[in-house]
Amino acid sequence: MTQKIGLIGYGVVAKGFYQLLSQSDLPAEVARICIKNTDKQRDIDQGLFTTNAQELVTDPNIDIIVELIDDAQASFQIVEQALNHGKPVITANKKMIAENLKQVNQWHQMLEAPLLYEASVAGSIPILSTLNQFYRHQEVTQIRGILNGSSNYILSKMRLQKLSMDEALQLAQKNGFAESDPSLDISGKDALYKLVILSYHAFGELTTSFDHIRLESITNMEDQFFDLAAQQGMKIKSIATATKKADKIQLKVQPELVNIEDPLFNIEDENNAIHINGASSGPQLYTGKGAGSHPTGAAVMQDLHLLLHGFRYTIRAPKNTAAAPPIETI
Ligand SMILES: NC(=O)C1=CN([C@@H]2O[C@H](COP(=O)(O)OP(=O)(O)OC[C@H]3O[C@@H](n4cnc5c(N)ncnc54)[C@H](OP(=O)(O)O)[C@@H]3O)[C@@H](O)[C@H]2O)C=CC1
Ligand SMILES: N[C@@H](CC=O)C(=O)O
Repeated sequence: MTQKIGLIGYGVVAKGFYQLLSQSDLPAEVARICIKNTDKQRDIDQGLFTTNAQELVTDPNIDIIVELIDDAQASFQIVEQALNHGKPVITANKKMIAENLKQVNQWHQMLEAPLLYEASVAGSIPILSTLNQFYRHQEVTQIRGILNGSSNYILSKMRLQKLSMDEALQLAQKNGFAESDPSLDISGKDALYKLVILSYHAFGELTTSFDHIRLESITNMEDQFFDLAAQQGMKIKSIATATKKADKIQLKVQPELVNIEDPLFNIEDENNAIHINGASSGPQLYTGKGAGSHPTGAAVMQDLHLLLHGFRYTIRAPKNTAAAPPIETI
């Protein structure tokens, strides 16, 4: 039977998902869409839209909620209500997931309705399902990657086309890569949210405070830095790293100099990459578009496919079940 979807949001990612679903043979269709602003022109049937998320969450005819909005607080409320109503939920909201990891972990443990969020980390790269399936039976010792498409795009444009940071950011916004609050991209906070989610899935780490994690923005990049790096055969990249050392997980996000031997050296523009060290498989590199309408919509499509096939995340036993101490910095 065709599953009815309540879609929350109709922005960059939601439109990408809507278009991909319309072209697919998945037995699912969007029945209603909740948005915020009634004065915006929409490119599809106006009759689908409402501004009342409750209508979708409580509607017995809606089977699945796909939440793709840019407001983490509203996202939390909608996701919680939908799960409590027994509706499976797909979301892309990394801020909401990372800032509420303890609650998310309880949802995974206690609720019948599954919650999937592949699109929240590294756009089109199916990394969470890979961690949950391929890496399920081996220890992961390190994850190192480029997790923010906008900042990588900005660094590429500044280095290759000599654009200013503002010019490059405007292009990232025009392409739908940047967050509504782009300071999240520039500061490294968006990459940190993704690293926290990866760390939860790779190590069972329940990060509840970000205070002591090393976080450095790309704000202070100047032309001469790129030139100096190039003279040494290096590039500057914003790198997120989670390392397991003696059962402690160390997290950091910072601009780093990388050389040609580094697997992240050639990752340009809005592409992301995740380099994983698995105890059995050895190192592996996953790359692909980290932002944008259809690439991210494709990750939402994968979640929908997995949901329809009964998939849910299996989280490694979290080490920190009570109020977790801040993660140690490097
Ligand atoms: N852009 C990207 O490449 C990626 C984005 N994400 C994440 O996906 C989510 C959506 O991002 P994106 O599509 O870029 O955002 P956009 O700004 O393009 O769209 C946001 C949408 O959310 C709607 N909205 C905001 N608040 C509410 C609310 N309270 N109730 C109902 N609707 C609301 C807006 O409504 P209205 O149209 O009326 O303004 C709009 O349709 C974010 O969590 C983002 O971090 C994840 C991966 C990649
Ligand atoms: N703003 C984010 C969008 C995807 O998560 C990014 O640039 O990576």
